[in-house]
Amino acid sequence: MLELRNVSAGYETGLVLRNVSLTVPKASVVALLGANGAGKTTLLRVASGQLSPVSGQVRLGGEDMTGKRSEKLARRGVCHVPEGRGIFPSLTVADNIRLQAPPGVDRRKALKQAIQAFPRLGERLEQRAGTMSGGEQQMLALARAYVCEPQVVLLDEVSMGLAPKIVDEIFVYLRQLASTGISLLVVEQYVARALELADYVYILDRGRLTYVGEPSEISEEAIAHSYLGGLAS
Ligand SMILES: Nc1ncnc2c1ncn2[C@@H]1O[C@H](COP(=O)(O)OP(=O)(O)OP(=O)(O)O)[C@@H](O)[C@H]1O
Repeated sequence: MLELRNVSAGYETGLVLRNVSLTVPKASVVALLGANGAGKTTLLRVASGQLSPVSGQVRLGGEDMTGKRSEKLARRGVCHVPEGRGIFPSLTVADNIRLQAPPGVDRRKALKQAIQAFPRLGERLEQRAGTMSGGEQQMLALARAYVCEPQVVLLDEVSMGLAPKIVDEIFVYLRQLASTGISLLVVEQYVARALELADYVYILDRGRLTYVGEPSEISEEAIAHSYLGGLAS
């Protein structure tokens, strides 16, 4: 349903992704792994329309969406939970949730959905988001995935910097989300957990895909090589 076809993309400093093709099928979880700087965040930015590729295509449900703005992709069901959470720390939890709801989605309903998914947020609606714990802030960021009524959610290192117990909780939410038939594209530093969740794995090494397959087929050597390869460069 979400497809990147032969995508090359980067910044004024140079190309980052080179001829990358990746598919997130309906109702599946895809894990995107790779060393720091491999281009994972850049790939998610292309997939959500924040960055236009230099060449190649972004397709959604078979339709060419290349160069379309992120708002348009969001309206079509692409929900991006960015690295660094993307929440507004000085606003209340309730206002953050209302802002997460894209145009056309009822804000009261959004609030209800978020609280249903994360009861802890319901207890803190009037608290400023920036004063919550890291785990609670991450839950607020993840609430976006419930509020936006997405078809596919792009998750950029959502367990970053959190205590193992909270990471466990976050993975329970991701599993729940996936079980509702929503597709996930997950960039994750916890490789073992990502592999447990995923139906398909892609490994990116310095902007090129070096592995595509199912988690059961991947060797630890292949993973280690891609990470060490990236670090050694
Ligand atoms: N806005 C930008 N302008 C210029 N270069 C950028 C920009 N964002 C990222 N880069 C560069 O693009 C390359 C890939 O970065 P990206 O953030 O996509 O990697 P990543 O795999 O997500 O890394 P990490 O795991 O460290 O988050 C890096 O060399 C980075 O410095």
